[in-house]
Amino acid sequence: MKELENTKIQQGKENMLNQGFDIVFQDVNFSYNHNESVLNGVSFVAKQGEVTALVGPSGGGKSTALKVAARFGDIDSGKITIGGEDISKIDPETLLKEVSIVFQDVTLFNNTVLENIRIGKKDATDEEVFFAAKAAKCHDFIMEMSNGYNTLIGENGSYLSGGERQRLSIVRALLKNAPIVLLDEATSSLDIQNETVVQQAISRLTKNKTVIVVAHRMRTIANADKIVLLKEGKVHQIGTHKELISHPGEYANMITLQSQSANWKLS
Ligand SMILES: Nc1ncnc2c1ncn2[C@@H]1O[C@H](COP(=O)(O)OP(=O)(O)OP(=O)(O)O)[C@@H](O)[C@H]1O
Repeated sequence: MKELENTKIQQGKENMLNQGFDIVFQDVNFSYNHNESVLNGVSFVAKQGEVTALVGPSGGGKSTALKVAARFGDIDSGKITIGGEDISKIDPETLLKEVSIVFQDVTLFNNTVLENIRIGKKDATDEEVFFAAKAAKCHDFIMEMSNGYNTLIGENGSYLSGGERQRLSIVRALLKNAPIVLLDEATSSLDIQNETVVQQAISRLTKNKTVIVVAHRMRTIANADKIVLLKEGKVHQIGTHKELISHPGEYANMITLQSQSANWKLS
């Protein structure tokens, strides 16, 4: 029985590899604890090698869509496939091996910086960790900590700022080098200097991957290969920035409104 299970998991993985890593949402419905529907018939394709940006008003279901793609919650109906394989049939551990997750509420452990990064690849050598940190332009700021890579970061990284926590999670994801990147673009906790560095690290992390990003920054949205506008749990518009901006609608309204807001990040 166990053998059969293992074979199925193995086959699942092979299918994922054979058919690439496109992520397809097909008529997905999801509710937290079977309360009100948060995703309502959501369908879109996030292609391998492309950045798909989820945008829309607060509470529209963007973060939830990201979470169900990593199977943090099981959907009520519809289907999500990766490489043609229904994710509900893929062993969660197998699935998570293929996915790098950079969420706002990153999970860090009361351990050293080094070990927190190494979670991305358990058998990574110290040199590999340093290489990833350098690639994410984080090596210098880590070296400035009291004990460098051996600095303890406190319960859930409480000795670090929000921006520093986010940067460590990017290094961890770079080290993991998974073909799928799910990214919740936090901007609030970063100063301008940090933001630029984080953007560079993110570009490196997402190169040639299947990327779904909950996007808040104008540059991320405008550069995305595809934009999916989610509002009240429904897909309202899909297209490139160029396509959507040239049509009257939710997206054009959102961009106009946002560009008038002082908080809008144009960088
Ligand atoms: N863990 C949870 N339990 C119950 N309801 C939740 C939970 N997380 C989110 N929700 C609800 O689901 C809806 C969609 O939330 P979600 O965070 O996915 O939206 P969002 O578009 O990402 O919003 P924002 O831009 O503010 O982050 C909201 O009404 C929210 O209150």
